[in-house]
Amino acid sequence: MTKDPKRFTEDFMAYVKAKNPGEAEFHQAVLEVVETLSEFLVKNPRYVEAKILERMVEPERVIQFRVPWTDDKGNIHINRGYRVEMNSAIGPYKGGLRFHPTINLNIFKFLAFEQVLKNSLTSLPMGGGKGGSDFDPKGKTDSEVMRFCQSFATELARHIGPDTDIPAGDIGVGGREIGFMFGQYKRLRNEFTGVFTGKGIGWGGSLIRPEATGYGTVYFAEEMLKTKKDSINGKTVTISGSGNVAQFAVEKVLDLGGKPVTLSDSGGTIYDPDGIDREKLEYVKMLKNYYRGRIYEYADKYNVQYFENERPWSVKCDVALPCATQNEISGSQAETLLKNGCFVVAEGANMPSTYEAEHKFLNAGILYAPGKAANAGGVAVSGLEMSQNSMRMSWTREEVDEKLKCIMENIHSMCVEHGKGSNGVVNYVKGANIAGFVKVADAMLAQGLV
Ligand SMILES: NC(=O)C1=CN([C@@H]2O[C@H](COP(=O)(O)OP(=O)(O)OC[C@H]3O[C@@H](n4cnc5c(N)ncnc54)[C@H](O)[C@@H]3O)[C@@H](O)[C@H]2O)C=CC1
Ligand SMILES: O=C(O)CCC(=O)C(=O)O
Repeated sequence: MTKDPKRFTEDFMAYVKAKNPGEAEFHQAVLEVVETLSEFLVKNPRYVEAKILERMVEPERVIQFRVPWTDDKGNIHINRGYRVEMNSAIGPYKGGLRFHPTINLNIFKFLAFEQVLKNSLTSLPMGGGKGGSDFDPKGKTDSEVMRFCQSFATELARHIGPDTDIPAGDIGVGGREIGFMFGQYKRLRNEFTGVFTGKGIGWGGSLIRPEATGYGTVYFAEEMLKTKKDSINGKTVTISGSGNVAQFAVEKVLDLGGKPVTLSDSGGTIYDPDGIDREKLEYVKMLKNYYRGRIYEYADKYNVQYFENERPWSVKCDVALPCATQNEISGSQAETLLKNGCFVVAEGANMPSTYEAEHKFLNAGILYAPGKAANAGGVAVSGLEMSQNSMRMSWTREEVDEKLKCIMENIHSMCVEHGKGSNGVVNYVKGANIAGFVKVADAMLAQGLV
């Protein structure tokens, strides 16, 4: 075994690329982890000798299935469904479902791999998984979405369960879709259990779950700022996306006295220099969650600028919260953010920074939090939803929010503990990867070669 961390990374990536050809996002997610872990691993050979990392990049199980459904006109459509059950060393598989036309197995493997380390960071007993479909909910009626979800859940039902695999939402999957899938699961199994999280409040959901990812990301940014005796208060904040995570990130930034100035969707970005206030946020929630409209409608309504096909990263800000999708900040966009004075980046989305962007942020020594740390609040409150379901009780909004805050503070402390360099600068990527890895790796060592 080589003692040279750089060589270790190169050898391991050659192995991963040979076994998983053409899976660019999966390679990227693994590279980020191996690069930051290699020094730790060569000093702790027990993990290397037991091939823990080789086992962690191999899903325990991959399920792929056909999802046939009919549209409102009676036309037949065939989509593809997936569930990647990545790692169950510390608990049942847990992670969201994504419905988006661009997905493929590579995307789900990257997301599931990230999820394993993220779930470990929450300190709750959850393994990692991810899944979804190439179904595009855009432009579909409620009844079409329902028929698709019922067909998807009919196959998925035989692979999941409240103690085996507990899916939740992600891009394109919110309360409406979870409802349709839960309903179908219940009908097939004749049991009412916590098999999905993100359920409605009246039927087993947890208060604060819808808010948790966005709130948690802002709590994490606030924790990072505290280390500089600073806060969100008075800061200009750029946010991408306009879905679940982005909406509640805006809400928490407002609560903490910051000024959110952008939102986006796959069509472009709106820039509101006066700030997206609570009334405008309510409009965005209605526009996106109820009317399922496009973000340019905000620009028309409030007479602000709309940058078609552009992302928010050229807008001057102190804090950037990417909350849309993977690789939405390129290297040159990261440079622009830094040049404009941005000194905090907290990732609400999963892997929104390209490899180049991430290294620009790290080299600049800014407060940069990777998604697996900053956006862990969503899955953490899913874990709390599971606990409440098992106990057949529910906590108040204040109780859940307080637990969420504690979990985000704890993740921040773990990142500092494992990521603080001799110069005092915290590498949150390294901290999150080491802290997340050790818990899973030790469980795998204890459970033998499985
Ligand atoms: N919902 C949750 O609890 C969690 C979500 N995440 C991550 O947060 C991100 C956003 O997810 P949600 O808000 O839940 O989904 P959502 O479906 O509610 O919203 C997604 C947003 O991203 C935008 N978007 C999607 N693809 C895009 C593209 N190619 N270019 C530009 N914009 C695009 C959409 O227009 C929409 O505004 C994803 O990366 C997801 O994996 C992470 C942790 C938990
Ligand atoms: O709440 C969950 O189980 C999953 C959330 C999720 O998909 C994520 O953290 O990326």
